[in-house]
Amino acid sequence: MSTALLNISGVNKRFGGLQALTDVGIRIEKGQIYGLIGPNGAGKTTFFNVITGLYQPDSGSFELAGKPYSPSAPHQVAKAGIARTFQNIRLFGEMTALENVMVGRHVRTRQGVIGAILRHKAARLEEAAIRAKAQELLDFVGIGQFANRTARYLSYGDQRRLEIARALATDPTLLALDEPAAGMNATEKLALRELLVKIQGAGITILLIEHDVKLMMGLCDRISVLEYGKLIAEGLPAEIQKNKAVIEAYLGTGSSH
Ligand SMILES: Nc1ncnc2c1ncn2[C@@H]1O[C@H](COP(=O)(O)OP(=O)(O)OP(=O)(O)O)[C@@H](O)[C@H]1O
Repeated sequence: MSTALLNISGVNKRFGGLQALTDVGIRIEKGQIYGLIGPNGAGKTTFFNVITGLYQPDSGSFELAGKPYSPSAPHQVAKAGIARTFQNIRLFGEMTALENVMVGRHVRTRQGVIGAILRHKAARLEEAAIRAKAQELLDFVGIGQFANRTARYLSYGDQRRLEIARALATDPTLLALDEPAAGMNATEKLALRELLVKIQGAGITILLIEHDVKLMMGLCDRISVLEYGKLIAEGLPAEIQKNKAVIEAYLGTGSSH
């Protein structure tokens, strides 16, 4: 029996004349930090979008914790236990940090948004619990002191943390992060790295796309490499670093990644 937390195989995705993904698969064990790298346009975000229900694949088999799951809609994927962040920060800029996390939490609540609006007694109690949980998550990612600050006034690094807190609010078993270090300075990257290790320590498996190869090499348990929509390598960071096809893929694009 498979012990993988996430086991995906045979994913194909075509956009008109462009074959964006060809027979792509991934196998992530519980508790791993798993990296997905590759030059610009390799298909990394497309693969994320398929896994999280934003794009419908042309084919593919999907299993989470040994059970088939259907990535047909983002809310179903969240219910199944996968949470994600996006390459471009997608916060509710006019809401407070706390409110942003509370919105994420509603996926896991009984009363849902309607109940919260109607403010039944049960909903009020639940709301208090959501608020407490949201504060706990802000503390966990290190921005608890900014709970009541409007999201768009947070620093860039803190907005990224807030996105992660919001994703964690759905109680995921797998957290998928699309370029979490993009635009961060060296200090913020170091802090992000610490946060990801802390999340892993809390028992959450992480899948991340990241262009900072140095960060990935020091952080990931295993790495897959995509080029032109195909997997060209999979293995330990040390193996990936000296893999000929990977080196050529990166040099070939003239990319600095
Ligand atoms: N919605 C779409 N419609 C048409 N083509 C798309 C769409 N989304 C992605 N593509 C194309 O699919 C290919 C893979 O893009 P994708 O964004 O997945 O790459 P990536 O590896 O995430 O790149 P980057 O590192 O630049 O973010 C690209 O050629 C892109 O132009």
